Formats: sequence, structure tokens, C-alpha cells
Amino acid sequence: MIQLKVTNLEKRFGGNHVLKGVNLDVNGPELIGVLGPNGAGKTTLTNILDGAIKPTSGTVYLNGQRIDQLAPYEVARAGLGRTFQVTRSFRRMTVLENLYVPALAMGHMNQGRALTEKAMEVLEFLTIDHLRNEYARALSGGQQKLLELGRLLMLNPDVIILDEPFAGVHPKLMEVIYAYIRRMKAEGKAIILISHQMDAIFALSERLIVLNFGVLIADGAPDAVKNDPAVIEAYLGKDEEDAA
Ligand SMILES: Nc1ncnc2c1ncn2[C@@H]1O[C@H](COP(=O)(O)OP(=O)(O)OP(=O)(O)O)[C@@H](O)[C@H]1O
Repeated sequence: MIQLKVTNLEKRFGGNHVLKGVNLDVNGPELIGVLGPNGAGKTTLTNILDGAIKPTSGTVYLNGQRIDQLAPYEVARAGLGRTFQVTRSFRRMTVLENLYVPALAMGHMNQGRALTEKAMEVLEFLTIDHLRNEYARALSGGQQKLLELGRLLMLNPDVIILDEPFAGVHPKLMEVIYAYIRRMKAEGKAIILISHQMDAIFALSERLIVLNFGVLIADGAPDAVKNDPAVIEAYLGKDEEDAA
């Protein structure tokens, strides 16, 4: 079974203590939603998981392999992939070429028919196969998000982190992203979903974690987390009694 284990993660940027002893166990197949007010540390946690930044202390293990000191491409090879809040594509390459690059770089497939067939299957699933020969820069914001999700499908990681996948996406494309997430789940992946869109988080997550000022203040079933007084306070401030 896929396993991601985060233990006692701390991150300081100078005097700014951004992650404070975060512990997290993720076992695939599982879909975990991540909530937290702006500045809570969600992106910092994600950046540590994918190797973009190093923790001040603490460890991250993926399927028994320590990954917190690895470079992002090594983390990707170990089986963790992510999308970005602001999409990143090779803008001067076509949609199809964008799908080839990461798969070839990871050595997952030899160039040829299998790669093309896989890429076409991915583009059809994401409903952007008609755009396969367009330059990525010509795509709308939502289509760029789909392209990024497609690159993850080509890599076939065990753990997938989706950072704000619905931001600025047309409702029709949102349905495609929902289907994508369900497919990943059905394939046994562990998915970590960061989104400010509560309706999406509650529709998709089986488990929710909440970060507040770098502390993981809740971890459990969505209904329980929603009614947790510490979570309510983090989102709504002090309760009415205190305000009176
Ligand atoms: N490279 C950096 N150097 C210094 N401080 C940083 C750096 N990156 C993040 N921070 C600080 O870390 C804290 C947490 O930021 P982070 O982006 O992880 O929060 P977030 O929960 O993702 O917020 P949002 O929902 O707005 O994306 C903030 O106070 C931010 O200013």
C-alpha cells in the first residue's frame, strides 16, 4: 500500500516559524483535503513534500524511502507528483509534446507508439485531444490546468498533490477535474487536495486536515472537522461570547 509519512516537520524562514511539528500519515487509496487560512503553511508543506524546499527539521518518508533531502526530480522518481497553484507548462511546445517531456525525463517509457498512445488516451480523458497540436501558450487557464493534470497522468505517481486545481476553472472543466480525481483514487493513489473551494473539498475528501499558523489543528472525517471548535475559531475568529 502507498504510504507517505511526515514526522515532526518544522520550517523556519529566519524568525518566521511557519511549520510547527506537523505529523501526517497518508495511506493510499485515500483523498485528503487540506484547509487553512491564508499563510497557514499549506504551500510550504507542499514545497517540502515535493523537494522544492528543505525542512528545518523532521522527516518525510515515501513508501519507506526518505525523501525530505532529495531534489524535486528525485522525489518525482520516488513517486510523488504535484500540480502548482500557478500552472507551469512548456509554453513553446505543443500540448502533445508537453506530455512527452516529463515521461521521457523520468525514463518511464521508451519513445514510440506506447508513449503516443498513452498521451492520446490522457488527452481524450481530459477532453483536450482536439488541442494536441496547439502550443501550450494558446490554451485557456482551465485548459492549462488540465494539461498539468495530464502530465501527472503520464508520470503515474503514487502520491499526487493538487494545489488549487479548481481556481479560475470553467464549471464544465471542473467536472473533468472531478472525474480525474476519482480516477486517480480508483487507481489506488493517495491524493492531497489543497483548495479554498469548500464545496469541492467537502464533495471529494474522505479526510480533512486543517493547518493554522503552522500547526495541524485537526485531522479526521470531514463532518467532525467541520464542527471542531478549534477549526471554527481558526476560520471565524473568536466566538460570540468573547466578542460580547
Ligand atoms: N520563501 C519564504 N521566505 C520567507 N517566508 C516565507 C517563504 N515562503 C513562505 N513564507 C511565509 O510562510 C508563511 C506560510 O506561507 P504559505 O504560502 O505556506 O501559506 P499558505 O497556507 O499556502 O497560504 P495561501 O492559502 O495564501 O496560499 C507565510 O507567513 C509566508 O509569508
